Amino acid sequence: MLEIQGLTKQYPGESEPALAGIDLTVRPGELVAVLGRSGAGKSTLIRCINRLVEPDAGKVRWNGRELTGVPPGLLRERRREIGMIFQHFHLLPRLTVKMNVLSGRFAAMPLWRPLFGAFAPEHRKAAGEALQRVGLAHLASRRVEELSGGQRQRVAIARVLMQQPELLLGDEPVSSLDPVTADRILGFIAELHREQGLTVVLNLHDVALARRYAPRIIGLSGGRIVYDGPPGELNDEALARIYPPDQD
Ligand SMILES: Nc1ncnc2c1ncn2[C@@H]1O[C@H](COP(=O)(O)OP(=O)(O)OP(=O)(O)O)[C@@H](O)[C@H]1O
Repeated sequence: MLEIQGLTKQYPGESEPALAGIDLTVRPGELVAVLGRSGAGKSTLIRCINRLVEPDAGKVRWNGRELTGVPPGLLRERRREIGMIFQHFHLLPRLTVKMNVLSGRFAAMPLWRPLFGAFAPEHRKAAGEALQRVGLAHLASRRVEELSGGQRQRVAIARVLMQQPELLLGDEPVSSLDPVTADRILGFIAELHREQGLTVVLNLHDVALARRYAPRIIGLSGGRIVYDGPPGELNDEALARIYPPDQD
């Protein structure tokens, strides 16, 4: 279970907080989409969960263990159950697909091993299986820079699978993909969520995609939750709260 209490973040030099006290509980096995206008605080929320962005105040707990306020060593250990995918994939483009996927195990092994390519046979086997799972086994030896955006995101998902996460965070994971590919990638994430009981929290720009794949939608505006419910209740009034018109 993901428990967020009073999460607050104001970036230096900004007049308004990016997060103005978020309280949110995500139950195990839920798939949640976070919607909101540009600047609503979606990325900040996702990134504060695993402290890629350091919140100013509030608590984040994953499976009963605190992520906020713990020292870096302990944070690294607790983050192992939390995978993350990004809009721009965060892969190593000059390395092969397989090396990128294997790098998903970096967190759990001594630093010298990946440096010397000394991956254990079971990790190589797991990488092969993860690539199979995302349908890219045939591209294992290709360099990532030779792949399309959709293929790159599938590599990033395979890398995250190596980590065997229980929670998957996605910071606009389909925003740089064309609509058809975005739909496929989200369908794929939803499948993993169903098959493996993965808890998923993604921020999305596309209301239709959120409606299609997320049984629970969180709407953010001005760093506050202004909607929390199923897609079926996301009516015009709720949408107007999530996407308020400009004041000028
Ligand atoms: N590194 C930063 N430094 C200063 N201000 C920031 C920084 N990152 C975000 N902000 C500000 O915090 C607020 C929330 O930004 P955030 O990126 O979380 O919103 P978002 O909903 O993810 O937007 P988008 O959909 O455009 O990515 C915005 O006002 C933004 O300008």
